[in-house]
Amino acid sequence: MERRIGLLGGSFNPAHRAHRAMSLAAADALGLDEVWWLVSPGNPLKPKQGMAPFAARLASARTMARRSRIRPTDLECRLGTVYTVDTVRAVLRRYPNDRFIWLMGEDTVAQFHQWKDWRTLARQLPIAVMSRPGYDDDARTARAASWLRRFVRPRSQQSDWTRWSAPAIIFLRLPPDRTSATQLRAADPLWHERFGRNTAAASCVPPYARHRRDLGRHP
Ligand SMILES: Nc1ncnc2c1ncn2[C@@H]1O[C@H](COP(=O)(O)OP(=O)(O)OP(=O)(O)O)[C@@H](O)[C@H]1O
Ligand SMILES: O=C(O)c1ccc[n+]([C@@H]2O[C@H](COP(=O)([O-])O)[C@@H](O)[C@H]2O)c1
Repeated sequence: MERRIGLLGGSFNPAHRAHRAMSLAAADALGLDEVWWLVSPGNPLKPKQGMAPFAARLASARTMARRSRIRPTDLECRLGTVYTVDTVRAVLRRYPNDRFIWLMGEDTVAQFHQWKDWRTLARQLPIAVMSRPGYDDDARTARAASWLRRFVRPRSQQSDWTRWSAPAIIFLRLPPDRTSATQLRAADPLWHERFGRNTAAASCVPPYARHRRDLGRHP
């Protein structure tokens, strides 16, 4: 049976309650069966300094997603991808029977024009932008926004997204949550030492990528 799946990419450095709350609220709004958190091996636009080890970030995501429709995944490590356009291309190929929508917070829209082949990405699957307090102006004035604007769908159609042909973008209004990983790191700079220890999470280094074909129904 076709599943409706939201993809939320992130550094998750660490995962926090807003990731969970926004994912579940977006899942309700869009009628999603699952939300896959794609824990990034390394955001190409973020400095490596201050980025906790992949294993700790994945472990924090697993803890935060417990007992929910959210599936934290190391898919990008297994695929060997860091650019979203490449990840999405591979996901669509490997899961042809499911429907996918890209989720991102409003703050991310401001940088979207710097992503590799962002227009190609927008043509691959619909995009749902999750409101984030303090970032609505940034999203409105973002460089990518003027191109994306013509593809905006009204919120009254949000549950019909599987019928849209991409590019299509919807701005979801979700209960606001100001939590950020930056704020959490400032309060607890060594958080990853707790998560990094005693974890079975894989580290994102070769030869791990050798197992990339073995993805299964749940990544
Ligand atoms: N409070 C929030 N409200 C809405 N979206 C959010 C929120 N926090 C994170 N997101 C979204 O979740 C995705 C992953 O976010 P990320 O892991 O970078 O967390 P972050 O809190 O933004 O981290 P940092 O402060 O380190 O930049 C991004 O699309 C981001 O916009
Ligand atoms: O594809 C790109 O060029 C690209 C550039 C910057 C960020 N991204 C993706 O954006 C998502 C959010 O990243 P972050 O670090 O803001 O949580 C994550 O999946 C990154 O891989 C993707």
